[in-house]
Amino acid sequence: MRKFNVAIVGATGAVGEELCRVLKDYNFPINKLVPLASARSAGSKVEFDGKEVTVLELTPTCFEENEVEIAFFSAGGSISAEYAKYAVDAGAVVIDNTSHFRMDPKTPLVVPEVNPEDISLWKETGIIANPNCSTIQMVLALKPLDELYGIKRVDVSTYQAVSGAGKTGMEELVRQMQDLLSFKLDESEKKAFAHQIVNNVIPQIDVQQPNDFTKEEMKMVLETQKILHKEIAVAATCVRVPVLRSHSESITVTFEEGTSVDVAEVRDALERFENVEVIDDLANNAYPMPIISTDTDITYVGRIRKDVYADNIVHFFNVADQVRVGAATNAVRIGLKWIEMESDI
Ligand SMILES: NC(=O)C1=CN([C@@H]2O[C@H](COP(=O)(O)OP(=O)(O)OC[C@H]3O[C@@H](n4cnc5c(N)ncnc54)[C@H](OP(=O)(O)O)[C@@H]3O)[C@@H](O)[C@H]2O)C=CC1
Ligand SMILES: N[C@@H](CC(=O)OP(=O)(O)O)C(=O)O
Repeated sequence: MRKFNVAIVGATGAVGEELCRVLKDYNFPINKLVPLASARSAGSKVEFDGKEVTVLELTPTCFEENEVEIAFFSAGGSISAEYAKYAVDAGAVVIDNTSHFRMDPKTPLVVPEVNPEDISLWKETGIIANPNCSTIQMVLALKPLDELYGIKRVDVSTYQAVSGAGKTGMEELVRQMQDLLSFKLDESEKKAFAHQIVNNVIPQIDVQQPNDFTKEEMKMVLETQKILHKEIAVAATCVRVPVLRSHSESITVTFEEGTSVDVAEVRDALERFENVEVIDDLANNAYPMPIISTDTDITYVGRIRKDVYADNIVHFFNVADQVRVGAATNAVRIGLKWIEMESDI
């Protein structure tokens, strides 16, 4: 099998470090790994396949100099906006974890289990976008249900882990946990979140939009429609919670008029979908929780119940490790599918 020179832009971050692990877990065909970050981290080491690899500085010429063929970007939208073109010009396909290209009509937005066929559009820009983490774990549950009955509307509330805000978010929660226990919580030491996150929940992720939803909430609306190729109505409320890792979502799905939800059919459709598992035994206290999904590549669904008032509505709860399923693993799965589809290159 052909092997590729693979770059990770943002290799020292939460997603970048996970990418190093996932690439190894999935036996990604790598000839040479090229970890890239800012000048701050150049010269430091990341671990890949039990070895330390030196981090290089991201520059306009680094892709050409290292003959990069596949470039995973996870260093923030502004870095992708500035540097993705250099990778593409050097002949690489870019798999971008940031939000920068997601809604560009020429750039495919892909969850491989849901819309793998869209990968074939990559040649237009040389870039394949990885969706928002909360969107990925939601559409993984929505796709089989849309195929089952046809979805009309989705109402979702998220419970998002602090690692969604990168390493700084995790450090902030851990520091505040320690400070809380030693009675010296310092309000001035906030970097990742606008309010204290320990012992609190914050009903705001990202900035306000003109319609009073936040940017994170509108990503869940627009990206879901683009991935499912359908104008499903989506209303999201995104909330930060003091959990280190794995996002949770409470989801209400309204199906087309005339649908009569059969919970056994819903459970069966979810169970049969790739990389989705059902944990749903309330009598025995079994349901999805962040501690179950962390460090896995599965989206867990449970608490499945039919609405008390309307025949065409179902409610459920899901969890997934958003650094893996919502970022690194989805990107690696895109890369593997891309290799499979372009195997003649
Ligand atoms: N965390 C998550 O759950 C998810 C994150 N994402 C997206 O992935 C991206 C990375 O997120 P995350 O890993 O959490 O963030 P982190 O803050 O943990 O890491 C950021 C990374 O970007 C690098 N970086 C920052 N500035 C520059 C620069 N000027 N030039 C080169 N590299 C730079 C950092 O390198 P250095 O060490 O040099 O500072 C570091 O490697 C973001 O766009 C985020 O939106 C997407 C889905 C989920
Ligand atoms: N905003 C998400 C993580 C993220 O980075 O999202 P995006 O890739 O859409 O910017 C969170 O905080 O949990």
